[in-house]
Amino acid sequence: MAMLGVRLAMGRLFEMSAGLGRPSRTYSTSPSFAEVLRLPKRQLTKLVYPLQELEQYLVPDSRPDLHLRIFDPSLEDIARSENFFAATAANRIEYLSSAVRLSHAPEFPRPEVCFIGRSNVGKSSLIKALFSLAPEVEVRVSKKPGHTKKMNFFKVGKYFILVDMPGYGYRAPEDFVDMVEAYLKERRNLKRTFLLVDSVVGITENDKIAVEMCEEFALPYVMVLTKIDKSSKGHLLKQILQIQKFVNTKTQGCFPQLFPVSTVTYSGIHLLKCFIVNVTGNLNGSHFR
Ligand SMILES: Nc1nc2c(ncn2[C@@H]2O[C@H](COP(=O)(O)OP(=O)(O)OP(=O)(O)O)[C@@H](O)[C@H]2O)c(=O)[nH]1
Ligand SMILES: [Mg+2]
Repeated sequence: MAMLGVRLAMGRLFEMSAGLGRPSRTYSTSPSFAEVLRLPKRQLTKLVYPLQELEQYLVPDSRPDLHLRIFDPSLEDIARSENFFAATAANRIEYLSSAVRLSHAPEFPRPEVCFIGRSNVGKSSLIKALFSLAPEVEVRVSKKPGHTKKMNFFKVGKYFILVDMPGYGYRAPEDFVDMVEAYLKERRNLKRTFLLVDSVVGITENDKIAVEMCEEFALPYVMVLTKIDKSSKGHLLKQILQIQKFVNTKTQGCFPQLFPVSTVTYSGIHLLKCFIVNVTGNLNGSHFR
């Protein structure tokens, strides 16, 4: 698709409205990983490797559709990754700045990852959950869609940056297209884009436009399925299989493994932290050994 097509598509992302999410509570602290390691095996699997737990409910024939273990770190790797997200005097985790255009983005030469998705999908909540071991960092979430209006940059120690983006769809900021398109296309230190999809709703037309844009810009991106606490196991499994099929058949640049998460139960959050540490080139370094 030509660049003009992408711009039009992005415009549609801005115009189209997304469904409203129900208000719900998010916890400000997650279980520490030492506590997690003491859980009975089944509970631990559900919390740390949610796809693996769901796998047992699949009929054998559908298994080839699910790429469950491409990124399959050990509990030791996950425990080590937790340290990157724990604020200490030596590892400062802080809000850096906000920007409405790329030229205002902070010049901080570190690997960066960003979180995109429709308004209300749970981007800010996810960042807040990732920062549960840095509770002094303020990440604003709201049950009203369209809450985040700027690109918000957060520094994680001297290792990497997380960027919370405004949502597309309902109540997106007016300059959404210019802001986000330019960022995604030109941000040189952007290592991975996390495209959040609501696991209750599945992939919407807006999400398909965002996928098209990621493909067009040849971005390495990853699909994160949010709010998995809200569905029954059966519904969640059905959605995951459908989304997996979409990723397998309609995308090139999307990482084939899905990352289901809940910021209420913290399911999938530890694994996602480890993945971020990995894609920013920090998992095999000498830090926190
Ligand atoms: N049940 C449940 N609710 C969630 C979860 N994650 C987010 N929410 C709720 O979804 C609503 C929207 O969350 P936000 O994190 O503000 O969404 P956002 O994607 O940042 O939205 P915008 O900034 O408007 O683009 C809030 O009411 C959250 O409490 C989750 O994992 N489970
Ligand atoms: Mg937000």
